[in-house]
Amino acid sequence: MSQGKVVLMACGSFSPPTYMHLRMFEIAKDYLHSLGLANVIGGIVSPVHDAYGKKDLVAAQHRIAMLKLALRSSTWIKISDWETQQNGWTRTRISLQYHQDIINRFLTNISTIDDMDAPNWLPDDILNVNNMNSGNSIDEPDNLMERLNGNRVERVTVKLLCGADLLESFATPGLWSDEDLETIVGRHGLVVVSRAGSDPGRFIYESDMLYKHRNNVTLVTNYIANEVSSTVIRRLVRRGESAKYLTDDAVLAYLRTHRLYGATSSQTDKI
Ligand SMILES: Nc1ncnc2c1ncn2[C@@H]1O[C@H](COP(=O)(O)OP(=O)(O)OP(=O)(O)O)[C@@H](O)[C@H]1O
Ligand SMILES: NC(=O)c1ccc[n+]([C@@H]2O[C@H](COP(=O)(O)O)[C@@H](O)[C@H]2O)c1
Ligand SMILES: [Zn+2]
Repeated sequence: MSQGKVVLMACGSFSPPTYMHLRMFEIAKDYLHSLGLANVIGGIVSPVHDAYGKKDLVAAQHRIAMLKLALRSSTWIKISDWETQQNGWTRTRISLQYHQDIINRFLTNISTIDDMDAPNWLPDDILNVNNMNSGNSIDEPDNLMERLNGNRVERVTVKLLCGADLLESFATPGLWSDEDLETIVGRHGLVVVSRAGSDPGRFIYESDMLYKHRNNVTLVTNYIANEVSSTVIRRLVRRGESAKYLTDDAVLAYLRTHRLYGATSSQTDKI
């Protein structure tokens, strides 16, 4: 992997968001930076469309509201509602490509787009093209560069950030097309965070496609593992038990107010 500019994009249900969804971004960014593998200039959470139809998937409006609460202190992780605004479910390849295209189009047309047109998920650094153009980007190979008023601007790659279980879902028959996987792994790249019960290194080794592109797959070991999942939070809420310290207090308050996942507003996350 080159040291190019990278935006990490996580797709999923986020029903509800947990602390691990957010930690995934921090762990991945630190890992890529500490090894000089990439310059992470932003993060995007892309919640899936309601039509995805997964069990306990509450309306996108609620999932987005909870993500906003969970991410209110983040300076670099943004939420994109683009997938949820489409007519139906969008394949991940299409979503990665869309976000990457918009970022790079914004970079190359900076002089003709005023700030009002910038989507709210656009990384802050993209808004300042001068920052983007600093350093040694002039030495990057041509395929990483685009031209801006005669100057070379480094293209941004949007990589898929996921947990090891999502990687392993690549092997579920009929779930992902070979062509999409080839594009996602070959052109965008994957950053995979370890998760209990998964062995991503072995999974990559046993897949010819992933093995071929292994230089574009970064495995990040989460040494501060936490078994929290949306399923766990939904279960606790349904049972009237405390989910405090597994996600942001404001997320818990929101799901109680809106009686999501079988919550009743009288329940409290005992303080
Ligand atoms: N504890 C975790 N460790 C590593 N990755 C995680 C963890 N929890 C979620 N992820 C990742 O977050 C992304 C979004 O996943 P998702 O919305 O399915 O969350 P979840 O907590 O697994 O929810 P659910 O229990 O409903 O499946 C996926 O890439 C998933 O692998
Ligand atoms: N073919 C595809 O592009 C494909 C297949 C299955 C899941 N996905 C995505 O992976 C994510 C999975 O989320 P969950 O882990 O919550 O089921 C969703 O964002 C979904 O859109 C994509
Ligand atoms: Zn999951």
